[in-house]
Amino acid sequence: MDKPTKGLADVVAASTALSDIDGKAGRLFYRGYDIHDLAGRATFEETAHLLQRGTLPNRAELQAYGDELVAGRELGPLVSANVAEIAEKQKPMEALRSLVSLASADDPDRDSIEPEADLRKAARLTAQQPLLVARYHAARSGKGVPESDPALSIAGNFLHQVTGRTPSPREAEIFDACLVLHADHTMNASTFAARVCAATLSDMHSAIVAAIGTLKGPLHGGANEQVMKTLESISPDGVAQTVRDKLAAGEKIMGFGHRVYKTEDPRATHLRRMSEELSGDEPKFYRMSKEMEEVVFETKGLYPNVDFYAASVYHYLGIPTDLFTPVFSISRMSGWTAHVIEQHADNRLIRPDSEYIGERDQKWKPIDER
Ligand SMILES: CC(=O)SCCNC(=O)CCNC(=O)[C@H](O)C(C)(C)COP(=O)(O)OP(=O)(O)OC[C@H]1O[C@@H](n2cnc3c(N)ncnc32)[C@H](O)[C@@H]1OP(=O)(O)O
Ligand SMILES: O=C([O-])CC(=O)C(=O)O
Repeated sequence: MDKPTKGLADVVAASTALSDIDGKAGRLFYRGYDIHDLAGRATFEETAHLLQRGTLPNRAELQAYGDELVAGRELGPLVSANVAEIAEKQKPMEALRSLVSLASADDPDRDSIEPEADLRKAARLTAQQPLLVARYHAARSGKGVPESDPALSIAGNFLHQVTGRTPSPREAEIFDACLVLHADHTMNASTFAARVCAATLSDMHSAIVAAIGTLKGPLHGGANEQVMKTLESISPDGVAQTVRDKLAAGEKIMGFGHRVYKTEDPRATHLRRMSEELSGDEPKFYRMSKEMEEVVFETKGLYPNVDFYAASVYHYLGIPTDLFTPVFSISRMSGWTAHVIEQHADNRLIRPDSEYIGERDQKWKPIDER
């Protein structure tokens, strides 16, 4: 039997037409479109259509899909009845895991895995996720959520609902591009989790719950929140020393390193620029991030990943730090759901093997002899 590859590094676990990475060149493509061509040009709604429905939409398609997304901006009775108690007891990613699970009971397509049902659920989940985050945040803050504005995009409406103020057009544009940049990323851990679940012919909500639980960890989506906490915990004069000390102590610096990219993550290029642009009157976190980047590269040769500059960008946009990973899930919902659709369309159970390393030939002893 073959030795397992720890962490399944370089193991091809699925075929996909959704996204592709060239880790050496630092390039990312969604259905053949370079991320550099999409970011800042395609809206998140167009990107979600590309992933879930296969093409960049024409005007009529975008109108129809956009209408579906706006109609999906509502929460069912079970979710609405429980959001306050969940907000009291659970942290944001735990809460989202619970709320998405409850949302399946409110969904008219429930556990159907028919292709049309999957498409409808993909749109509804994409529309609901920002609202779930906003409702959660409002419930724990003891405030109401501003009404959804159908004239606003997913990005603009989310910023409006979470910060309580209408974002400037440029802020909405930047946040929209952030959602585009985070939408899909080949066989990352949360997408893999979703596909494993979907491959048992389980339903889309179950697969998404698995994905949310997987995104939550600090080695994956949870890193963006940790980056902000690191920036907030260091004095601006002590960046280089703190980073060197942490590395010398064998600690990982959150927001750096990547399983696939051996050079700069192309998403980080955009996020760095956005962070600089938004840093205006509060340059501290952008400057500290730049310095951290330089020291980590000098000391360890590691590049920032998508989570690194996303942290200061979200901070500058007024998003509370513990909602950074939920924001990631708002975007990645478009990719996860597209992967579930793809998995259901051409399925085989995902069931790898394992290498047994435990005891053998144990002799049974009755309980009193153990
Ligand atoms: C959206 C995303 O999921 S992007 C990733 C978000 N996660 C993070 O930012 C957390 C920090 N980064 C990491 O933990 C890793 O780089 C991962 C999880 C992203 C990739 O992990 P792997 O491919 O398994 O690499 P692994 O953790 O084995 O690291 C390889 C080597 O680089 C070092 N390394 C990797 N990342 C870092 C880091 N951020 N800080 C310090 N050292 C690091 C490891 O210590 C290891 O060194 P060693 O060979 O001397 O033991
Ligand atoms: O691909 C990965 O392993 C992690 C990542 O960058 C992502 O999910 O966006």
